[in-house]
Amino acid sequence: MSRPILDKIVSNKQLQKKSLAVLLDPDKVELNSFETFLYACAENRVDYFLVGGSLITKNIMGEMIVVIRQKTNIPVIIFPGNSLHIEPTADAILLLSLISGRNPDYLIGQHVIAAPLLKQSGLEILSTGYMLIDSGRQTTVSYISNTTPIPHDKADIAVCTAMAGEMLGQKLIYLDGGSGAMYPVSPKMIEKVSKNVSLPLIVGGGINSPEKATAALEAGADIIVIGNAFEKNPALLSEIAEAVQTFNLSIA
Ligand SMILES: CC(C)=CCC/C(C)=C/CC/C(C)=C/CC/C(C)=C/COP(=O)(O)OP(=O)(O)O
Ligand SMILES: O=P(O)(O)OC[C@@H](O)CO
Ligand SMILES: [Mg+2]
Repeated sequence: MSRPILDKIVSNKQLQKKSLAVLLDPDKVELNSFETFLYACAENRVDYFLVGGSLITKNIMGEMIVVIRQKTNIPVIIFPGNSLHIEPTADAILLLSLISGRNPDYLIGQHVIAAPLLKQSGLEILSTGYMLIDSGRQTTVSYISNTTPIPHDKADIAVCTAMAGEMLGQKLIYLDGGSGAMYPVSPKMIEKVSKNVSLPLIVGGGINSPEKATAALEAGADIIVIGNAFEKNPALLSEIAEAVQTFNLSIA
């Protein structure tokens, strides 16, 4: 089975090339300003769009993807909160197993429900060990999933969880402080996890400045995900994209 997106992520990791993913929340997208933002993403060489949310009340993922395809060539990856969040017109889906939690529904239950639809969808499946890290306050995802995040300063728990995810056959690890996190996953935790697993590492939650983006990349994140910061201030996009490109030039 072809898996172009995963292959690209793995080869970028081998080349030490970092990527920027923009989280588009269907409930927060303003269709008026959406097109302008999409052009800015293309101009600033955004690598991926993640589309999704813990709780989605508007059924507009399909429409959003039509507009994204008209304005950009950036791949679209669904970032689902549950088994209802499947949109076959995307390129891929992060099939998250919430391995930091102990809620069987988010470890395997939703996946059993979704499996036949996912198979029919033709979406590229990106099997992802999804880890929530405490970030100063309860986030939507920890509330909705009814799981306790890994304590912010317990890097060893994060390392062992990521190692177990890798041994269980996950293809990516996602360290998430949760959308709108008060502070991002610590560079120390990112560094320890990246040294102990060889899977590509996605890091998100609370990255809202070029400095925090660079700190995550230096610590070993392969893909950084940013949502809230761009919703609040779209002008930050060029600054953070520049930080990613500067990092990539520094290792080229
Ligand atoms: C089987 C399928 C199709 C999916 C698996 C679903 C699982 C296990 C999800 C893990 C738990 C979860 C609820 C993840 C949601 C992650 C996500 C899309 C976060 C985006 O941020 P929000 O949590 O929506 O933050 P805001 O409060 O800022 O909107
Ligand atoms: O919205 P922010 O805080 O950038 O978080 C992005 C993403 O990692 C959330 O799941
Ligand atoms: Mg949301």
